[in-house]
Amino acid sequence: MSLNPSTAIEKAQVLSEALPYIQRFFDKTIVIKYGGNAMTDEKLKQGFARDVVLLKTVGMNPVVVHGGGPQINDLLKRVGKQGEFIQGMRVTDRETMDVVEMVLGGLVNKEIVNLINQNGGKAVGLTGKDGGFIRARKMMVKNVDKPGENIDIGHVGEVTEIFPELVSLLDSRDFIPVIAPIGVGEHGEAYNINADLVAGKLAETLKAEKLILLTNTAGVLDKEGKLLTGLTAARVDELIANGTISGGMIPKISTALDAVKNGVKSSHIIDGRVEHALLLEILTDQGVGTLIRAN
Ligand SMILES: Nc1ncnc2c1ncn2[C@@H]1O[C@H](COP(=O)(O)OP(=O)(O)O)[C@@H](O)[C@H]1O
Ligand SMILES: CC(=O)N[C@@H](CCC(=O)OP(=O)(O)O)C(=O)O
Repeated sequence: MSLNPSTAIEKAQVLSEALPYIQRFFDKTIVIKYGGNAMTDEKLKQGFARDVVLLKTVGMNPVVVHGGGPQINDLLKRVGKQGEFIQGMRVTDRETMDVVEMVLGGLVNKEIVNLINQNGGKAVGLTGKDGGFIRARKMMVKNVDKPGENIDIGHVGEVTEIFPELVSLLDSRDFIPVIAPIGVGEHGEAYNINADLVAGKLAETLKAEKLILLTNTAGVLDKEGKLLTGLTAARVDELIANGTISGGMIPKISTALDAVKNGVKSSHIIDGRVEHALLLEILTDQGVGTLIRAN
C-alpha cells in the first residue's frame, strides 16, 4: 500500500515533535495512576499498555499504580455486599478487605501486568506487602456533621512510609513495576489505601518528574462542566469549599497538590478515556487535562 506523502510527513512531524520530550524525560521517573474507571474499554487498555512500554523503551522509568474501585464493587455485589464510601474512601470491614486484596492484588494487578507483557514490556506486579515496601496505619476521617469527632471506616490506611529500593531495583533492570494500593501495618495487617494517595506518596519518595492521574473525566471541571486546564492550591481550596470538587476527585486533587508541594515537578489529572492520553501528555505539545501547580 502506498502512503500519501502529506500524511507521511505529518506522521514524521509528530514523531519529531517527541524528541525534546524524550531527551528531557530520559531516565526520569513518571508515576502513572491508572484509575479503575479508566480501565473499562478493551482498546483503551491495550493502548495504555502500549504507551507504558513505549515510554520505557525510549528510556523513561514509568511506574504504574492502579486502582480498581468499580471492579471491587462488582465482586462485592456478587457476594451480596454493597460498596459504601465516606469522603471518597471505601468503608472496609474484614470481609470487604478480603475482596479488596483479591481484586487489587490479584485480578486487576495481574491483568495489567499481562497486558504490558503482551505488548513487549517486562512488568512485575507488587502490593505494598511485597518486601513490606508500603507501610501504613489506620486512617480516620473527620465527621463533617460533628466537628472534633472522627469516623472509623475500618481497614482503610494512610501511607506512613515507602521504601523505594524494590521499585528502583526493578526500574534499573528494565522491569516496569505495577503496584496495587495495599499497605502493611506494624503487625503485618493489610490496609486498603486509595490508589491516588499511594501514587502521590510514591511519586514524592521516588522524586518523580511527573505524577499523572488517569481518570474518567476530561480533568477537573468547573461548575458548568468546563475543563479547568490549570489549578493552583488557592483555587483548589475554593473549589472544594464551594462543592465544585467532590467525591473521588477530593483525594485525587489533594494528592496532586501535595506531590508538587513536595518536590514532584508536575502533577496532571488527565482523561483516560482518550486513546493514547499518556503519549499526548508526555510526548507532545498538547495537554490533555488539568495541570496542578503549587502556586
Ligand atoms: N470538579 C470535578 N471535576 C471532575 N470530576 C469530579 C469533580 N467533582 C467530582 N468529580 C467526580 O470524581 C470522579 C473521579 O474520581 P474517581 O471516581 O475516584 O476516579 P478514579 O476511579 O479514576 O480514581 C469523576 O468521575 C467525577 O464523578
Ligand atoms: C480506601 C479506598 O477507597 N480504596 C480504594 C482502592 C482502589 C482505588 O483507589 O480505585 P480507583 O482508583 O479505581 O478509585 C477502594 O477500595 O476502592
